[in-house]
Order: sequence, then C-alpha cells, then structure tokens
Amino acid sequence: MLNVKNLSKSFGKKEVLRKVSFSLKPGERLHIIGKNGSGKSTIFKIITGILKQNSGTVELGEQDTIGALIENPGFLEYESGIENLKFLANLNNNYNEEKVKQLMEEFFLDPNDPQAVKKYSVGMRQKLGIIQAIMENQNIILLDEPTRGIDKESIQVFVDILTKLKNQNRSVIIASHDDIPGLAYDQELKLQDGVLISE
Ligand SMILES: Nc1ncnc2c1ncn2[C@@H]1O[C@H](COP(=O)(O)OP(=O)(O)OP(=O)(O)O)[C@@H](O)[C@H]1O
Repeated sequence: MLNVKNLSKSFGKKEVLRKVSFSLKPGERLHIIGKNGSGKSTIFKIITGILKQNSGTVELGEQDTIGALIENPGFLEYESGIENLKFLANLNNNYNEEKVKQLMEEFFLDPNDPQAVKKYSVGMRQKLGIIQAIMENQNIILLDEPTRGIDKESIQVFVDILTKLKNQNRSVIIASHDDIPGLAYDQELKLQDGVLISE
C-alpha cells in the first residue's frame, strides 16, 4: 500500500509538483502521464527517498519493498548482464539465479551471453533495468518510461510480465509520456504545470 499525500516540490523558484496525491492498493496499476520535464521522475525520486519533498507525505506499508527503474539505469559497464543482476540482488542478499535467468530469457536476453553491458543497445539496457526492478519480488514497482528503446516483440513480453505481477498482487506505477500498446491501468493521473490532474 502506497499513500502519497499533498506532495509539493520546487527546485529553487521552479515549482515541479504541487499537492500531488494518490494511493495505490496491492495489485493496482497506475499510469502517470506527462510531457518531458513535467515531474514524473521527481515523484519517483521522492518515493524512493533520493530527493526530499518540500511538503507532503509518502507512506508505505511495513512489509513493502520498492523496485525502481528511473532515468537511464546505471550498470557495471564491463560486466555481463547476468553479473550485473547478480551484483545488484546480492547487495540485498537476495539473488535467485533461476528467477533471474528466467526473466532474462523471457526478454530474449541470453543469460550466458558474456558480452559486457557497455556493448548493450538502449533496449537491452532497459530490459536489464526492468528485470532488476522486479527480480527480488519487490511489491511496489516504479517504472519510468520502461519501454523506451524496446522492440515490439519485447513490449508484448513486458505487458505479459505486468499481467503476472498483477496476479501476484504486486503494484506498479508506470510514468510515460504516451500509452504503451496493450496495457490497461486501474488509475491514470495526468501531470500538467506542476499539478497532477486526476482523470
Ligand atoms: N536536481 C534538480 N535540480 C534542478 N531542477 C531539476 C532537478 N531535477 C529535475 N529538475 C527539473 O524539474 C523538472 C521535472 O523534472 P523530471 O525529471 O521530474 O521530469 P520528467 O517528467 O521525469 O521528465 P522526463 O520525461 O524528461 O524524464 C524539469 O524541469 C527538470 O529540469
């Protein structure tokens, strides 16, 4: 359960968020729509604690764990895809090799590919970013423009994975400037001029 109440944030004189509120129940999928620079990443950064809001509150349940893909995900550039995922999951002592391999294969990434992430395409990096946000069974998942650079076939895989997450009662917030084909939402929120407009 995620409860965001009256979140406001300015950078200097620039107001980015004004009294943004929403709440997300288990299994719900929320779409935050807004143009570039409308404050989508800022909301995610506040929820994850990277940025501090000027006012307002973010409440999470005691058992909640957050997975997030925000902006361009950073990886160990000279390591392979699976080594990166292993490294990230191991930080939380939470590496499940079988699960990680399965997710990579679903996204048409070869877990045995020794290629360094440095050589990955934008779409391949994005897929690793999505996998790291869900591979530890996180139950509140924040995805910023998740399908950027991803081919049509893999977008369908992404939509299928989101269906599974929903069936597992895991909540997802997707921020994007447009719709993702084949994906339906429980809630949609539009950001405009620092204000989130509930539809
Ligand atoms: N650390 C910062 N310092 C100053 N201004 C910032 C900072 N972070 C974001 N901004 C500004 O706040 C506004 C909202 O940025 P944010 O990254 O949240 O937008 P966004 O909706 O995620 O955009 P995009 O779709 O381009 O990622 C932008 O005008 C941006 O320039």
